[in-house]
Amino acid sequence: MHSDCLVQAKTGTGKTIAFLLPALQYLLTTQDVPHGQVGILILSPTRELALQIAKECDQLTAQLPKRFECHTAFGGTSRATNLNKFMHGNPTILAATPGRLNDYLSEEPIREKFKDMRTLILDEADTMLEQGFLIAINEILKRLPPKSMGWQGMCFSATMPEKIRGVVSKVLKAGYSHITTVEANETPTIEKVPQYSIVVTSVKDTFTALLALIQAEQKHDPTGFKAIIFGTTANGVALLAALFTTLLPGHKTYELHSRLSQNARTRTTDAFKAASSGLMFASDVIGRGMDFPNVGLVIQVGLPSSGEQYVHRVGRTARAGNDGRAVILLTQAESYFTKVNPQLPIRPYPISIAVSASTTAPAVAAAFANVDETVKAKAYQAYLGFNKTFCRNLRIDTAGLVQMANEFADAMGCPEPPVIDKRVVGKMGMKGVRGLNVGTVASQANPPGRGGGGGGEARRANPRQQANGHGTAKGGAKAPATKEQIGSGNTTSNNRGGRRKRPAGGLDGGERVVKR
Ligand SMILES: Nc1ncnc2c1ncn2[C@@H]1O[C@H](COP(=O)(O)OP(=O)(O)OP(=O)(O)O)[C@@H](O)[C@H]1O
Repeated sequence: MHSDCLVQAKTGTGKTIAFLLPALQYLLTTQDVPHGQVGILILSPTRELALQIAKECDQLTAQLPKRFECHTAFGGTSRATNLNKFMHGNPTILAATPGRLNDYLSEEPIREKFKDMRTLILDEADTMLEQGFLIAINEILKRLPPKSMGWQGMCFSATMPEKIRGVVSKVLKAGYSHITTVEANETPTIEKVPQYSIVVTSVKDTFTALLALIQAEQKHDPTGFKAIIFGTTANGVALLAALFTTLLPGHKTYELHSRLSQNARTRTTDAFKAASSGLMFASDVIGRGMDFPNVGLVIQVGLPSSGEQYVHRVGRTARAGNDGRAVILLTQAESYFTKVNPQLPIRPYPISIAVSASTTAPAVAAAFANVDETVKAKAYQAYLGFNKTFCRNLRIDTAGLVQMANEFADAMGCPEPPVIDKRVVGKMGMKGVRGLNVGTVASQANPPGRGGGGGGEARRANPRQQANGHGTAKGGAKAPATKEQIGSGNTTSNNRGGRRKRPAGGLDGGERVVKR
């Protein structure tokens, strides 16, 4: 029960309990961890998952004669309050995200509290050991007691790409046990989840197709229709949530991504966990590990960051033996995704939604008229930034990327492409690319974490260079107030000052809003 182990089991099959039980059992059957010392440290890629693991741990230990305290450490919460509880409490167990934990471990008195650590667990280990997180994990390992002190390492995930074998040795000692319930050539997703793809000609058709798809899928579960719709970026998700809140007033809609405050994220997570129905529009902050009971459908709009991330997103449905369905909605250019991932059992959607999609066009256009221009402008910038990383796979150059983004803007009902601050264009390496509506976006105090938000006055730099852009959008709404770093993946408050590439799963990174 105390050997180092690499464990793979499909999504929703109970890995959390599978790592908590042996770790707790070891604590109970060996010498007590001194008061105030951390006995079990669990690292997860997102704040929501750290909180969920802590709650599951509390449920497990609630029956014990001697209560174990499980503390959490993750960004977006008051560092002082949490640290005070941690230093004065008895955090036998700690569930943390790497950013905040590294921040803690930079202080000697806090490092002292880990010197008797018995077990280190990496949940979603493949993403924790990928380049996005690896720097932070290495930093943490340097500050924890050395492996020679004998602490147990456990790495858990539903996906274990070969490449992580080379890095698990940082956490698992040679001769570790490799436990898997997934056969080598077995599809990594839950067999009984039918997985479909819908390919639309252009991004212009995405919104009408998504509405038609939701309407078609709702027929499978008219009373308890509970679905998660994944977008590719935080601002893209904010746009979808704003649009579908108007389009589907009969459904409760939820929005969850890294540009919301942590309080809002936690409240929304709890509400959707408890909900019997509703539509959750989310980024990958809940793409892995998150357990929302009775989700019957997962829709992915646009490209997942990897085949593994696709698997984890699908794993938000069909949990604990329940049924589920999954559909991915791609443009023709993005459809290579299913071809390069033949291990995924994705089939064409069984019915044509083209007709119903064409009938939804007027409703979508009318709904977009109610979506704030700032929300559209931010989604447009994020679309450019995200898809720029896939230009090669999409077989387009930057001019082709701008053309796609301008089709996206057209679909949102923008009279012309939203203004993009010239510095953002520079950072994206797209200076002088035809079709961009480059301007100067005056910054205005609009602290990150408040989705949407008013904006400053945008002015065009050089009318000749513009595709007839203009500074303010229809209805007086202003262009975006702040400059977003696109695709840079800077973390939020977890990462104090350092710059970190966006973790592979696009998890707690998100665009960082840069104030000028
Ligand atoms: N033995 C069990 N009997 C019934 N339900 C269980 C059992 N073990 C776990 N569960 C429930 O199954 C659900 C999924 O468990 P868990 O979230 O640990 O899955 P997971 O394997 O970690 O999934 P993921 O790969 O998405 O992280 C949870 O609601 C959990 O409470």
